[in-house]
Amino acid sequence: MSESLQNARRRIEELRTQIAEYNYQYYVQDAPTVPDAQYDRDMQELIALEKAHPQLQSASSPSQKVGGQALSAFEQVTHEVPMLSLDNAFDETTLLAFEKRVSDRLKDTRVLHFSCEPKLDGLAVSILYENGQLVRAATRGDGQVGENITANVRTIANVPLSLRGTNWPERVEVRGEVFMPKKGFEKLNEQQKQAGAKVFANPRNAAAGSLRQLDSKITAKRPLMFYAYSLGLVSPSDFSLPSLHSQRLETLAQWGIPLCPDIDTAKGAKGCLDYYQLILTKRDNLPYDIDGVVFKVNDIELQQQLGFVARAPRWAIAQKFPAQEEVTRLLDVEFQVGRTGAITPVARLEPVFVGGVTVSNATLHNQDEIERLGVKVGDYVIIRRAGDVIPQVVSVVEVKRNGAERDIVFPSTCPVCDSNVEKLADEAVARCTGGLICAAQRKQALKHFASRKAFDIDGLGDKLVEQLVDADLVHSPADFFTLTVEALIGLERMAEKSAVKLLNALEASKTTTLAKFLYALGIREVGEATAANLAQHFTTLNAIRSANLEDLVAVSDVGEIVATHIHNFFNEDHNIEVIEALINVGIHWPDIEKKSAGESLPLEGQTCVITGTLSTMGRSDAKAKLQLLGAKVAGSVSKNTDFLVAGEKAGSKLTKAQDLNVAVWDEDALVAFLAEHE
Ligand SMILES: NC(=O)c1ccc[n+]([C@@H]2O[C@H](COP(=O)([O-])OP(=O)(O)OC[C@H]3O[C@@H](n4cnc5c(N)ncnc54)[C@H](O)[C@@H]3O)[C@@H](O)[C@H]2O)c1
Ligand SMILES: [Zn+2]
Repeated sequence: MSESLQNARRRIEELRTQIAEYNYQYYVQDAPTVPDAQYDRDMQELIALEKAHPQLQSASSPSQKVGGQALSAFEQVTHEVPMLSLDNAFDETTLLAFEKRVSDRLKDTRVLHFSCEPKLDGLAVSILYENGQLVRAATRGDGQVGENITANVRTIANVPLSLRGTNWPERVEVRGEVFMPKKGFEKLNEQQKQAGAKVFANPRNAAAGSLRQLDSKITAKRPLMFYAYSLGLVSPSDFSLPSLHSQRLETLAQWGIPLCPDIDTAKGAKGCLDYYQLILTKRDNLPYDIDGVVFKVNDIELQQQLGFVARAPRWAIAQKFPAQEEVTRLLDVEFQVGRTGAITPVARLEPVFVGGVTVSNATLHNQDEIERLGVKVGDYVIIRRAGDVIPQVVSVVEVKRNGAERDIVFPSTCPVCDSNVEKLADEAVARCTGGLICAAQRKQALKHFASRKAFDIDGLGDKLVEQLVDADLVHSPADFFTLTVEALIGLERMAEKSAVKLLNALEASKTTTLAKFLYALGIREVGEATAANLAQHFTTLNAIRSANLEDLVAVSDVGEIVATHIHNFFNEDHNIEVIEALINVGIHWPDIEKKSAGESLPLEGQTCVITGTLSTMGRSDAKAKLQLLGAKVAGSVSKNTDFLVAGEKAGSKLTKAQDLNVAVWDEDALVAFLAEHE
């Protein structure tokens, strides 16, 4: 045996063993270990080697068989008409070669007509109807013997249990794909995550795992759907059916069988390529996952002349889309700090072509996700990039581990500003507590500081804040107050007049209130109302700074989480420096008179609802002001509502309030009440 033949034999053996293992994981365990793209490459390599060395061909090679195997846990079903697989095309040339092969074999030069169908990514199912009633459903299995999954298929909402009309064969087998629509898949995974149960890698897996359940009650809860794409057994065999495949699909539709709405017909390989392009552009917006399109010679008589090879019909081909999942190596993990301080682990990858682009980063979301995936630095991972969605790490290829992989360590301090990282027990996201001093959060924090409900600095909008930060003029809020006319007029579109105006506005804003000051600091989850409650409760900044958690939760509206945020904020030296710098540039506020214990707020114990558009203030303003006066602000009107504030264009809430005889305040009444109690 020549050396090259020996090498080919060795490689063929290797590939056959490998593919058999992939098949087992994919078809039997419903848990693939490699992306389809890797599987397809190995399979194509095997096919090419076997073609080049015909003496090494074997009927037991995975290239000659329909993958899959019936689980013994299910009753077995022998298919009267075998359920085959499809040949694959990965490019235009292969598709043109397919057309030529078909024409040559038919010895017919006329243009061929094709049925064009999205290749749904689920699993093939055969459903048998006898006298119009669903009597049996089976998986494809190895093509000859499948699994009896009747009870499970009966739970799929769009599978009819009986056929419509009366004009159907006595026994007829409908074949099609059971799949899980994208939305349902996302929802299911969300539920699984929450329940701490297994998360499915992709919709195909979820569909297979859901359908091959021994308990059909579980299947019933899964959002599965079925679309038919062909007929299997028809008995009596002389039952009159249309002569074109596309018309037969129409017949199925008349019997009440669901079809994929994106099926079409085309003339010649050229028409097929147009269809391919069309579906490719629609792919991301389709409600179901597809991995390509299928072209079938439309004339049934021609199909019969063409016949089959071992594992697939000669009259059909699946043209695959570019893979959305690929395998690559995770080289490192970096931690990015977002505008709000959220710390996101980002996987640095060995660049890989997936979803039509070269990907070298993928998000790992948060620590929980890293733990769920069990991923380590150095691992081979499956990356998914579908549409414009940020690339995701789907799973780890554990069989490729060599022991040199390292655990991913989450930083305890911010990689940008070195402040402590805060992660609350019931939150997935870890955050930098650096707030005002963290460069990553600076722009956001400064915009918030200058905003209307905070320091309310006239002329200091978001754009200008960005300019000031980019020009290195402002790093922390106190820097606003040391700006000079000279520095400002160096900025684009800033004339002396507006610079002077801005400095005046800054000067005026130095007189503020403790509530506004607290709000401006941008402490997490401390909104206007909470800031006001804190000010009212503690009356001085020092008292708030030295408050412990217990003191803080005593404030109305402050729960444990908010208390923790406040406490952590004031425990950060950087933040104290920011506060002191502000006081040093002259920020001040009037003392607060503490309400005596007996004195109650004017709206204490009252519940109100706000609806419609207010012209003098926003709804959130009104809400905060009413809360400060002691009112509870609810979202809907009920018999417990004391009064409704109704602005312009108030709708159903107003009607309901009137029905329930609830007092209604118009905007004037609200403004008057607020003025009276200022
Ligand atoms: N990742 C892995 O480990 C792994 C392992 C095995 C198989 N696979 C994937 O599965 C493929 C092989 O599986 P296969 O044998 O089921 O072949 P296939 O998926 O390439 O094609 C045949 C199947 O297509 C489906 N199909 C969808 N729409 C159809 C339509 N309109 N008309 C006809 N059939 C339609 C049917 O289920 C049919 O059985 C591989 O190419 C690979 O992508 C992956
Ligand atoms: Zn930081």
